[in-house]
Amino acid sequence: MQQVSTTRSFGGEQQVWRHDSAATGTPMTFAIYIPDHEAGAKLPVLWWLSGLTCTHENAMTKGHYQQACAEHGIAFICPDTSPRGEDVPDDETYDFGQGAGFYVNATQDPWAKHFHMRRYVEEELPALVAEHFPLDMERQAITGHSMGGHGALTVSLRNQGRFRSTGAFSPIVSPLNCPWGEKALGGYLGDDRSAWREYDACALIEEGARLDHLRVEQGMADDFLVEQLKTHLLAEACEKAGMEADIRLHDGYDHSFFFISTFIADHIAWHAEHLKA
Ligand SMILES: N[C@@H](CCC(=O)N[C@@H](CSC=O)C(=O)NCC(=O)O)C(=O)O
Repeated sequence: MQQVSTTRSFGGEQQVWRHDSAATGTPMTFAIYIPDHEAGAKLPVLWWLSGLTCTHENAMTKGHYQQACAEHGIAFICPDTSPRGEDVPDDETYDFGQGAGFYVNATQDPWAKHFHMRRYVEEELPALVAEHFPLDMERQAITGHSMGGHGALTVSLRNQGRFRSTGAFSPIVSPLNCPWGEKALGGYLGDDRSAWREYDACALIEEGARLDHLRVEQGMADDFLVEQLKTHLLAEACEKAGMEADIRLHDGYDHSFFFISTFIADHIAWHAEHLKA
């Protein structure tokens, strides 16, 4: 692993690291915020999965999570959203290819060679950070934004018990039922829609997966709400399954980091309650 940068912020270190990934077959970059802590202490972890067009950097520079993480003594990790590089296939649109990995293991050419973001965020990166940083992997939580909200929900639903709490800002709740999801899952996984179900939060809940503590933050002035995000489908799936979900609708807020940064401290405080319980 190679350290790219370390920057002091709110009584902690905001760091960026690069490493060679076996999952993607490329170098990968991630950001990690580590609050100051007592020697020998191990910190609870909050994962942040980012949205379309993002790298590790968007949440780090615009998410405003550092102060709340320092206050609660929580490490915060932002992986990149896809493999990158000249040898990595890409697409000219913003919602497919590099910057749009959708947290799946692609099975279709030419994507299958590098686009294994599920394996990367579920297996490889957790093992790597557990080895190199002072983290308590028994106390993990996960959240994310938009495509990353879809990632947070589906990673947690497939790995029940790993995360003490699961959150999402403006998540894509059912890729099976929106243009972003149909394009990405069709491209990465092929035409057989039954293979998409393990990447669809509503389908996973329908099939029996459950989360103990779920909170969603959704802006009501979000231009993507009606066509892409469809928050009501998650509310309906949870209600049908008898699963509690705190779906918070925020009047006047859009899809941007202005929304995320407004509510991130409150969102982190909620995760902290569960991480410290
Ligand atoms: N730029 C695109 C829209 C892309 C966009 O809004 N990306 C969001 C995530 S959307 C779902 O995953 C984002 O976080 N962008 C990065 C940022 O720093 O704001 C377009 O051309 O419409």
